[in-house]
Amino acid sequence: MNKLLDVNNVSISFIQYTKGLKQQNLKVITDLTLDIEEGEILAVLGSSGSGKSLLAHAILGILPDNADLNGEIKYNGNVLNQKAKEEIRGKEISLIPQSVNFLDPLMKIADQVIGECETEEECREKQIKQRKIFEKYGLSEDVDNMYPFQLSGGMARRVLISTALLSNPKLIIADEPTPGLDQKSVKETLNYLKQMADDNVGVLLITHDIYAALEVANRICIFYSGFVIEIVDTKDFKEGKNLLHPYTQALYEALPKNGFKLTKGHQPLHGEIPNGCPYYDRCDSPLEYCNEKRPNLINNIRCFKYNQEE
Ligand SMILES: Nc1ncnc2c1ncn2[C@@H]1O[C@H](COP(=O)(O)OP(=O)(O)OP(=O)(O)O)[C@@H](O)[C@H]1O
Ligand code: NI
Repeated sequence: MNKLLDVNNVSISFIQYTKGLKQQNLKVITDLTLDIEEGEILAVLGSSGSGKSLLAHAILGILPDNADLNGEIKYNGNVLNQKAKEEIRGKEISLIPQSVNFLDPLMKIADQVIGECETEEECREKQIKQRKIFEKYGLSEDVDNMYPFQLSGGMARRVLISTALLSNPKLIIADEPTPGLDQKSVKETLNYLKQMADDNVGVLLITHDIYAALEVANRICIFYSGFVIEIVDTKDFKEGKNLLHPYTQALYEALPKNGFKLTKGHQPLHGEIPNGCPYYDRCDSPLEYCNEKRPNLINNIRCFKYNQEE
């Protein structure tokens, strides 16, 4: 069976000009591989600045001009080039954006959610659908005529979710849908994602919130300095079972129920990533070549201790 989304060895870098107009290539995502099936929620868990939004933008074809994208992104078995991305974004693949600033402050809510229509009939159909989805998400008719500043944070989030659903997407990319929300709205938002998955939509949940990931995801893809270091089943993570990478284990031990055990050090930033394993500096038991050679992601784990491919 074809995967809904298949991301293979994707790297993203930026060309930057430093003093004296020297060109510098800043690699933000390296060799990223992941996949999503229909009806599955895959969480990409990574700290701030680790390249999560860029991954979303790469799939949608909205990277900034100075970004250089390599690797392969397939949707339903077909390679997505820029043209194909433009054709299916906002239709088969929808984004729930990270910031409510994606809403146009000067436009009434219903108008911007519905967007442009080619015929009056299309407009009417979209209006009916918009109202239906808004109703489902507890957005009353008053909301249609409001401006974004009149919405609470939770309402704005629900508007973004409704907008993403208007086109009946097969894949939803939710970029940090929970920060800034109160507990109740967080639960609500996560439940909406679950409902989407129950309707057989694939969901890529981008988050730095480990609890959000544990709450709804089927699998968690763990990001470290722009590398996927391990992909685990959520069930295993909850039970602390089969966690192979030392960073995954450290994340597990930092959970409150495990006593908040913190590890020393920080993730190397782009530009200071070593030639070998990105986790080398923090690893307790590296092998002798771990600081020289870079491990690949093999069988969902990027560590020489498990993949001794000399
Ligand atoms: N246009 C750009 N030019 C140069 N570097 C950029 C550009 N856009 C992003 N970056 C770099 O890419 C890195 C990753 O950005 P991204 O927004 O994907 O992070 P993120 O994981 O989504 O973080 P957050 O959790 O804060 O949303 C940033 O640290 C930034 O340095
Ligand atoms: Ni982001």
